[in-house]
Amino acid sequence: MSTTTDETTTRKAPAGERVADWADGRLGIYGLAKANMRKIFPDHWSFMLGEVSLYSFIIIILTGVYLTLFFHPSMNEVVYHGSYVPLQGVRMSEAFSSTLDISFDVRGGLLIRQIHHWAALIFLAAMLVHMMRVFFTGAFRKPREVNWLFGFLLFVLGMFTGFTGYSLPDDLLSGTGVRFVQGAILSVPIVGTYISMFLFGGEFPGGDFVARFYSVHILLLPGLMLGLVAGHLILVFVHKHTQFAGPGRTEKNVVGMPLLPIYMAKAGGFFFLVFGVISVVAAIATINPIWAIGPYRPDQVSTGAQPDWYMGFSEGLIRFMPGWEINFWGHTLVLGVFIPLIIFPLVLVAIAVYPFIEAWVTNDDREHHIADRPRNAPTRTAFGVAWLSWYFVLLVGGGNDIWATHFHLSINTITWFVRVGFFVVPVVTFVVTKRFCLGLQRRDAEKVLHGRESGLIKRLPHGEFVEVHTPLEQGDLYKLTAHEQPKPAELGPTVDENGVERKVSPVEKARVKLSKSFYGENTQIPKPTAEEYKEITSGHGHH
Ligand code: HEM
Ligand code: HEM
Repeated sequence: MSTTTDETTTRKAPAGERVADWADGRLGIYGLAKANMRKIFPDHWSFMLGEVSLYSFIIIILTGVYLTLFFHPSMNEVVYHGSYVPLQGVRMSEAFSSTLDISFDVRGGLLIRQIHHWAALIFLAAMLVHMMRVFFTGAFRKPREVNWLFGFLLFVLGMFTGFTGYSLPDDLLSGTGVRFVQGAILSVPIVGTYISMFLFGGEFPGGDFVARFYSVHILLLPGLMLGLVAGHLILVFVHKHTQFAGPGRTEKNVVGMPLLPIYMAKAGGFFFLVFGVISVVAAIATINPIWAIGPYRPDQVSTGAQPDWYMGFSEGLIRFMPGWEINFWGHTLVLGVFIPLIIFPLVLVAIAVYPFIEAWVTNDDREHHIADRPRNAPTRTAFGVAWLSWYFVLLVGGGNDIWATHFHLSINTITWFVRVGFFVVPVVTFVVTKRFCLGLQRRDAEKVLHGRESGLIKRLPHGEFVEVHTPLEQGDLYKLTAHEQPKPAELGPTVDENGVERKVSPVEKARVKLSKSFYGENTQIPKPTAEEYKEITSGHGHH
């Protein structure tokens, strides 16, 4: 007769369990999974933007691998004999001809090419919007500054990966773009010509650049990006995700859904959704029809030549610049190109260093895990919107010909608009955004004290009409009042107790000034105090 003990000792574990045991014995997965499977993720729609970046990146890699199977990264000249009749017999590089083959002769080739290209555009857009979400909510503050830098590098590398990919087919449009970059490199004093010779292996375009860009595009940059994405996600895990203020949420806990099964199921579904949407867009909207553009020839330029959107701002910088040229010690300096070339990295570096500048200005060394509502940090929000508006003005400048032809405007008017807008638009958007934020803060304070307007009008016995206000729930009251309202830094006494004058460095003065612009007058509408709230809700207050 078998007993219960016998049963357990003789029972054979199901196959799945045995595989899991086998793997666990060798990889220690169980411990790792047990520690992290129930990790909590807070929920908010804006936290999905990082996910869109991640999924579009995966889609790019998957489709990129397929393209490598058919793309020939060579500038050898061939005569085209593929199935696209209008280009039959035309001389072109192997790169161009193999991209035509991908488009017309490889099964599914055109769709995959279009998915790759659309995913690249969406990837960079998702990164920009994700970055702005992190910016506007202050999620870059301690301890996430390093992760912000990882993200920043991903954004910059993504731009260059996109640019190198765009250049691979060696069509007239992308060749014009490469020529543009080479022109910018040539404007660098002393070393410009050497860098150009080194990059292109001699005179432009030479016979090497497609092969070189290819290694950079499919190996070097994506490899770096993969490492950075892994590091980025590990840091999100280690720091835990920020959350918005709410009942029960503190700087020390995270309220949300467990990673497994809920978050994983949602994330998995979302991946297919992103893939589906990109595929539908790629299936119905043509992108980069290189057959209509033709192969690259250095002696030709196509009209309406445009880079992909993420490079547009750098193109804008050059297009709106006056064509200044000076002679310096017998050398020609092309300032019209060189100055934009200097501003280009500065625009990017401003993003990278922002968290450090803000921490310095606000003298804030504390950890922050509760995300800010943008309105409660008006100076930061206004700065972000000003940066975006400036970026947009430059994008308009980069596409000045397209704006001119589509909206029947003069190209000179657009160029002048961009020249003036470059200086004026960010200032105007800064001021307007700050006013908006203060208005919203005022509205929050009103809501806390007087509740929501219900739209119901009541007539009092003595004839007065009043609108009924519904008091907010406790949770909402908390959300609207949880934020801090720090005081700006002060210079302190400039004379010590013995009457000796203390030297105040200009750096300290600048910091106090900036701190006032962050937290000083006109940046915060005082939160209602508990006394005010009691006074009003106890019926003594005036509605
Ligand atoms: C390949 C590109 C990127 C991928 C795949 C990626 C992915 C993610 C994911 C999945 C999250 C968690 C969910 C979320 O908050 O959206 C996240 C958080 C974060 N990302 Fe990215 N990201 C990328 C680029 C960037 C960029 C360009 C920046 C900023 C310059 C950035 C800064 C951050 C920061 C600071 C967090 C933590 C936010 C928090 O805890 O609230 N990331 N990222
Ligand atoms: C962030 C990463 C990437 C971005 C932003 C990106 C972007 C692009 C773009 C815009 C093109 C031009 C497509 C066109 O013809 O219209 C391209 C071409 C190409 N990409 Fe990528 N790509 C990335 C990663 C990769 C990876 C990882 C691989 C391979 C493993 C790859 C392989 C290719 C190949 C072979 C081409 C040339 C074929 C063609 O133009 O259709 N890409 N890429």
